Amino acid sequence: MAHKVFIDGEAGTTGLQIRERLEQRADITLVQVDPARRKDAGARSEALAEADVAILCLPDDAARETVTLAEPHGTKIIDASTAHRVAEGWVFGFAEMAEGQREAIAAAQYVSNPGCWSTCAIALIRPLVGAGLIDPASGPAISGVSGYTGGGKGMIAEYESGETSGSFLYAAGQGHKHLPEIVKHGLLSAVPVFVPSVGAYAQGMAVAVQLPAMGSEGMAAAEAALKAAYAGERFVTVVDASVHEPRVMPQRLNGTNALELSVHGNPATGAVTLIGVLDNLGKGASGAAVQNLNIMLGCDEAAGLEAGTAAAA
Ligand SMILES: NC(=O)C1=CN([C@@H]2O[C@H](COP(=O)(O)OP(=O)(O)OC[C@H]3O[C@@H](n4cnc5c(N)ncnc54)[C@H](OP(=O)(O)O)[C@@H]3O)[C@@H](O)[C@H]2O)C=CC1
Ligand SMILES: CC(=O)N[C@@H](CCC(=O)OP(=O)(O)O)C(=O)O
Repeated sequence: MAHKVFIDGEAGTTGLQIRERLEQRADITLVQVDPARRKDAGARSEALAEADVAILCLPDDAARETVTLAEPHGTKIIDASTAHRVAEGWVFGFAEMAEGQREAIAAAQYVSNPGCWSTCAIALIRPLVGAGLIDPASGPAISGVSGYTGGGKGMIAEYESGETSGSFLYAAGQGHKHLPEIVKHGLLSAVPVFVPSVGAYAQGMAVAVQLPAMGSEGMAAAEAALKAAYAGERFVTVVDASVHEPRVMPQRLNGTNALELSVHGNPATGAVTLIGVLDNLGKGASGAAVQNLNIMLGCDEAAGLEAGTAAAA
């Protein structure tokens, strides 16, 4: 019998992309609410009662409300919002992050989908902290660029209407909402310095972690640690720096659920840059949610998902 899945926030940027990935699947039946009642607690409760799993693609407050509405029904939840990423009782939905994470997701009632920036940052930082190559108290510097779809319907409307046309830095005040999950799941004790940016294009993300004094031995060790951490993974791969030089193209993995990691640097100065590239709407949001759903339902983890480009394979 098909698994019943309710996407709360189905008309939003993340929700639509999840629906596209699920609607062709014979093993899944989508539970839907009348669009006119999509914000109505009663209509959402009925859908939650019918569904085996609900995927929340909502602002944080609405996601918290849905979790409360779902409680009496025992519906499993995958929350794409920021609301539960460091919350007790929630499993962080990044299967490749650590040994046993996939099994924890499979057994979970509540799974929190990681943020797009934090997926890259954690993927790069955590194995290097584990290998003793990043001091957890050092607060590494993180920067990056995202397409404007990362800002949801509001930011898409700004760009499509012409109200905003250029690129910009933001969160320079060091209060970005992904910092708590980067600290917790990156195994850091100090908060990193993080300055993200939005580029004047729709989709795709590149993130850089900067380590000023790692040296060439450190570079080789960093690459080895990343390769060991993601050995055998289909969606998270370590690629040669030459793949991303001289230009790191944030749109390279659009339409896929892939995350590519690479280690760049200058042996003469010892300065190293770790790079992560993904589709902010793929492994950064909707692709990751579908991967988590597959794990929770015991399906093929890659069902409905594209891996990386030929170069990434
Ligand atoms: N875009 C991205 O790259 C990523 C987004 N996320 C997270 O996913 C979540 C959704 O983001 P995104 O898809 O970008 O946002 P959007 O703004 O594109 O979509 C949000 C959707 O939620 C609906 N909604 C708002 N309030 C309610 C409510 N009370 N009840 C039911 N539906 C409601 C909105 O409806 P309406 O349009 O009618 O207002 C809209 O369709 C957010 O928490 C975001 O932080 C996570 C990773 C990446
Ligand atoms: C470009 C842009 O604005 N991006 C969003 C993050 C998108 C994302 O990862 O989503 P969550 O909101 O669920 O964490 C931001 O930086 O706030």
